[in-house]
Amino acid sequence: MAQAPPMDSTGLISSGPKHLACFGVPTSSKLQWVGRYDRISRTNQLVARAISVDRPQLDFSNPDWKKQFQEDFNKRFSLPHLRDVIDVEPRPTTFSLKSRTPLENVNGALQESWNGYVNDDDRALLKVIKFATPTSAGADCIDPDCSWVEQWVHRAGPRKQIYFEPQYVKAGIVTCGGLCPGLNDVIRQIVLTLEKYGVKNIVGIQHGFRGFFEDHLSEVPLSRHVVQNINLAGGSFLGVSRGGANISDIVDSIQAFSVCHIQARRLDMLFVLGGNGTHAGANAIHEECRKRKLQVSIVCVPKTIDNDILLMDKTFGFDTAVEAAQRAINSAYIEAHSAFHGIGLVKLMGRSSGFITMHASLSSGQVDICLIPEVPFTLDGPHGVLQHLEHLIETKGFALVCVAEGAGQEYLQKSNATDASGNMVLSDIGVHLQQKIKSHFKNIGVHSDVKYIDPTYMLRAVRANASDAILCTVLGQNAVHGAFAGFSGITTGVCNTHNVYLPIQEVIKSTRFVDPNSRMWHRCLTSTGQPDFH
Ligand SMILES: Nc1ncnc2c1ncn2[C@@H]1O[C@H](COP(=O)(O)OP(=O)(O)OP(=O)(O)O)[C@@H](O)[C@H]1O
Ligand SMILES: O=P(O)(O)OC[C@H]1O[C@](O)(CO)[C@@H](O)[C@@H]1O
Ligand SMILES: [Mg+2]
Repeated sequence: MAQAPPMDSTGLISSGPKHLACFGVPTSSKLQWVGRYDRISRTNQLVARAISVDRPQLDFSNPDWKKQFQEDFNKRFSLPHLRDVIDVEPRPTTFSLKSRTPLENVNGALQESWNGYVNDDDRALLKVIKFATPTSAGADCIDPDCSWVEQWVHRAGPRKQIYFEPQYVKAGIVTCGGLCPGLNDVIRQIVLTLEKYGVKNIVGIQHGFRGFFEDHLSEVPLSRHVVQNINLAGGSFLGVSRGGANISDIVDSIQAFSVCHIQARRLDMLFVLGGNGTHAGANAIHEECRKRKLQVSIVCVPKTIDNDILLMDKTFGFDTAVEAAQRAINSAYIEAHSAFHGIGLVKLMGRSSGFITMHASLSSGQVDICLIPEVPFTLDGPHGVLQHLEHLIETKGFALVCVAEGAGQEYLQKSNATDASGNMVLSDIGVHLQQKIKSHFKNIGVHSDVKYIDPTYMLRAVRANASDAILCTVLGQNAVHGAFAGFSGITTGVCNTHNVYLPIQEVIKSTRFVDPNSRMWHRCLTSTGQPDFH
């Protein structure tokens, strides 16, 4: 089993000794890994920074500031393309859903006259609310007057011109990070769509980035036949893993550069399914391919039950995870309600973002106290969680608490341990709360019966629900269209209900957090009836 690549204090990860031994490059050679997103955040300050991330310094007294902003925005959101670094000619697409339309003569070549294509100049609006003031709920303003500025991003979908000859394409798919409902649906859709273009050589890379260079992890040939029913089960057909992202080795392998331990794959397209970390890795792979001027498209599909990818309405698997959380919350409710002075406590996933906990609390309607990483809370004292629990026991006889795993970490001993990918290993807030509640009620001489449920992995090991399955279908297909259109270093998602492509660079600038000023968080507070715990 390979070791996780060493990470230095700046978050750069060295290319590792095996690579150095093979190529004899100086040991100081390091690859720039992007990874600027925050792994953990608990304060509103960080939330605010995430929202206003990377805006240019603008002088609002300059009448041209909007123009300047938009120019900068368009530059940032323009999609990296193979043409930027290599000379490559487009050809008419092989993707068409109509097999017997009349052919039309376009510049001397016979083409199908099918109008199902997306134009490269099609755009979708990234922001659709005109906030009147910066104090409006959830306001995300550029200038102090909250002026309306159009922010357009590129529409996803099949193009009329493509940059690869399908019959010679070899495409790879890799799934990284933790599990997420819908991974198999996306794998399946990628394969089906690639075949629709005419690609015959499709392979799965096993167990995340490790599959690129661990000898025993061989490629898995994929076809419609192989993937036909994989969506009927949860998990990843290809396996997942954390750590093991050695960019140089991976690109050597993609480039068919068969040396030492590295298996030559000769990939033309790589579809990378994963969260923030995976996106940072995929972007580093894309940058390295660009540096080497390779005609390889690297396209991501965001995967995370935490829903913490910037700019997107929601990521696949999130809906299913929220739904799966209902069973745990409902059981905790039944237990708490039936016990004498019962207190149900449910801990849900969400390392740095409280989306699952907020949405699960909202949808259950049974939760009295919802605790998320973005909103600090006190436990003790007159405004603390324990005092409110006392009040709930007194007034309604039972209570239900739903807490995100990343919440209240300031109350726990930090281990400073990280997982193989460099993510902080969190201390258990659920166990801590359980103990605090028990000892509090004991100290005040009031009976309590605490029932703690930790459904952690049950949320994400399930099969995608219907709405996620549709989302996976759209995302998987669009990923393939993006690669054939010649884009690389992009990811695909849903912004304001529209399907778009975004440069990976833009979505890894920060983790996406619940905005404590948003209507959704306020709705959650209205629903639980909880006070401010500070
Ligand atoms: N900053 C980074 N730069 C390059 N690669 C990274 C970076 N962070 C993580 N990776 C690599 O990306 C892969 C997945 O990362 P990670 O385990 O953090 O999961 P993730 O994609 O963030 O998904 P999840 O939502 O499950 O955490 C790992 O192989 C890891 O080594
Ligand atoms: O135990 P694992 O596989 O590292 O995954 C746990 C993590 O996965 C996530 O759900 C993200 O995928 C986090 O919320 C959680 O901390
Ligand atoms: Mg991660």
